[in-house]
Amino acid sequence: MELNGKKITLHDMTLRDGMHPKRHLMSLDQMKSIAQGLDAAGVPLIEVTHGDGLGGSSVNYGFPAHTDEEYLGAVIPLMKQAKVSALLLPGIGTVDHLKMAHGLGVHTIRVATHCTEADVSEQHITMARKMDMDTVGFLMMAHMASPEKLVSQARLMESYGANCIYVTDSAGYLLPDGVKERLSAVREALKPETELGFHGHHNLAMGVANSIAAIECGATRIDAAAAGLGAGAGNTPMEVLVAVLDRMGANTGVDVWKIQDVAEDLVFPIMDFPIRIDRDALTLGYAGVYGSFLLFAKRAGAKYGIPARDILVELGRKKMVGGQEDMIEDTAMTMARERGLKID
Ligand SMILES: C[C@H](O)CC(=O)C(=O)O
Ligand SMILES: [Mn+2]
Repeated sequence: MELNGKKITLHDMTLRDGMHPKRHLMSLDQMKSIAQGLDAAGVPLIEVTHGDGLGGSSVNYGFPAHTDEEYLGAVIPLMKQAKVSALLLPGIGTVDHLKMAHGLGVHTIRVATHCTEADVSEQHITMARKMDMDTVGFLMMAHMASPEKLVSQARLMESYGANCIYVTDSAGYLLPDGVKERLSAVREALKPETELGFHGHHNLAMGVANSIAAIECGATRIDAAAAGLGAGAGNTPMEVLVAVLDRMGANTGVDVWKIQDVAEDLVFPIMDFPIRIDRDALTLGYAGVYGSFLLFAKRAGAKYGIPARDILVELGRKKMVGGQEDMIEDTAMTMARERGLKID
């Protein structure tokens, strides 16, 4: 496919989805230097918050090194051209968090719900639009909904005022055909002026291919992270996507060499472990499990003597979704009991 100068907005996830493998412990200096590198490379939109969005700081999701206010307040004034976005999951983030983010200069708010629960996004989307923010509806775990179901949920978010709808492959489970079916159905159903976006995870090594499939079906915003720093095997690697889109003739505004240097010199060195498709990350994609469950399953596995992979397969079988993090330890404990292991 030749993209003939088509404008694609790349949205960086390094400083938000990348918070999951960092256990939300990025320092302000790390955030600032990576954000400045992304800005200088021409990335137009950068997401900054706790991995689980505004208000994510909690026993359930993990305590960050700094508050959302501190991260946003440190990054936003440094940006020369990039805009900053924040994620908000209703029930974790509140309308007060949204007002705080707006007050700090956040340009784009992404209101995220499980792919069948769009109705809980109404007050946050409505409020964001009232404040004249770029407002995105973000449908997570999209592999769990049929194209028809996604259409109905996307329509709801659009009716509340979202000007862009995302199909989010939180588990990195979708293959290009599954992406195409979903994106095409949603594109056809929404108003032509409503933008479409795609957020991929690389658990089955499909991040780039799925992003291209999404663009073929009308997506104009694509998420990616430098060096792939994100949950599971990471997000679509930004520097690879930029190179591929450049070869295809798209106009991303991102410099092919500068983004490579950000990935190599700034992001790779701060990884606590290499972000790669190891057996556990691969299992997330294979079994359709929420990406941010990975470290929870590893911790529970170590505590109860059960391989993380077995726990992940069980979470996939139970169709567990974001928000059920507290059930992971419970699942591991039950499996340990069933296997006759000693529980302290
Ligand atoms: C809260 C999640 O990390 C949002 C996301 O990036 C996804 O569902 O994928
Ligand atoms: Mn993600």
